[in-house]
Amino acid sequence: SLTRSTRPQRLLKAVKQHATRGDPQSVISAIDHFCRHREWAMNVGDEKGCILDSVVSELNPEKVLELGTYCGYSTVRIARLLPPGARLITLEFNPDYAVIARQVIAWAGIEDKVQLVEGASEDWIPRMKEHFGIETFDLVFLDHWKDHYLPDTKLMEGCGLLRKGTVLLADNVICPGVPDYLEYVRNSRSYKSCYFKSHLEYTRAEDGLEKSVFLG
Ligand SMILES: Nc1ncnc2c1ncn2[C@@H]1O[C@H](Cn2cc(CNC(=O)c3cc([N+](=O)[O-])cc(O)c3O)nn2)[C@@H](O)[C@H]1O
Ligand SMILES: [Mg+2]
Repeated sequence: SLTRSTRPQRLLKAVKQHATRGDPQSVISAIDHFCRHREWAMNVGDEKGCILDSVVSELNPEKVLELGTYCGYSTVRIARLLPPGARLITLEFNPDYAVIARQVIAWAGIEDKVQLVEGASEDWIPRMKEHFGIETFDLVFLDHWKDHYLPDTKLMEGCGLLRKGTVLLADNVICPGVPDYLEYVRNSRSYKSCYFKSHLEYTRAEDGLEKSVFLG
């Protein structure tokens, strides 16, 4: 076509050129290489990705919700660690990103663990039970619009999607930052929260993940 390709399209091309079909680790490495050496993109990245890996591995979750799929990098990172039968539902608002993410997820060969849903988190969170038969989630990864973290967390509480022990893991709590969300989870008696200091993906700027356990 005459129009310039988009960054997600160039990221997908790099995956198809450098990653092996059915090998999630090679997809992760291909995206990290592309973002470090070609074009920065807002994936959680390799450094924060290792923290994400350790939280997922320790929790061994059956039901995971991801808010903000983007190109599917963290979707692949999480799904590759899930036990058989476990499910990851990922919500993506932007249809152009969803088209790319579906292909990244398929290339990694983990599509049977993942359900990518197009639409806004605020519209889909109230429909998790009737539409997907999900009572509660074991883990929620927040990486979408930063001003949606807090309202969506309150919405998940209100819809009964969090149970004693559900873990919320939030990206970008320093950069771009989510001050209202941080203040809430760190001061609410309903959460035990801790900060994992790291760096903004592919840069030396500070960023980190906040892990908050819902206490019921
Ligand atoms: N309510 C929503 N429901 C479903 N998907 C959503 C919603 N809001 C945004 N998204 C989707 O998340 C994807 C990725 N995304 C994430 C953000 C917010 N994240 C950032 O802006 C960000 C920004 C930087 N940064 O600027 O350095 C670094 C990061 O790690 C980030 O996650 N905006 N779009 C986009 O495709 C968007 O459609
Ligand atoms: Mg992020």
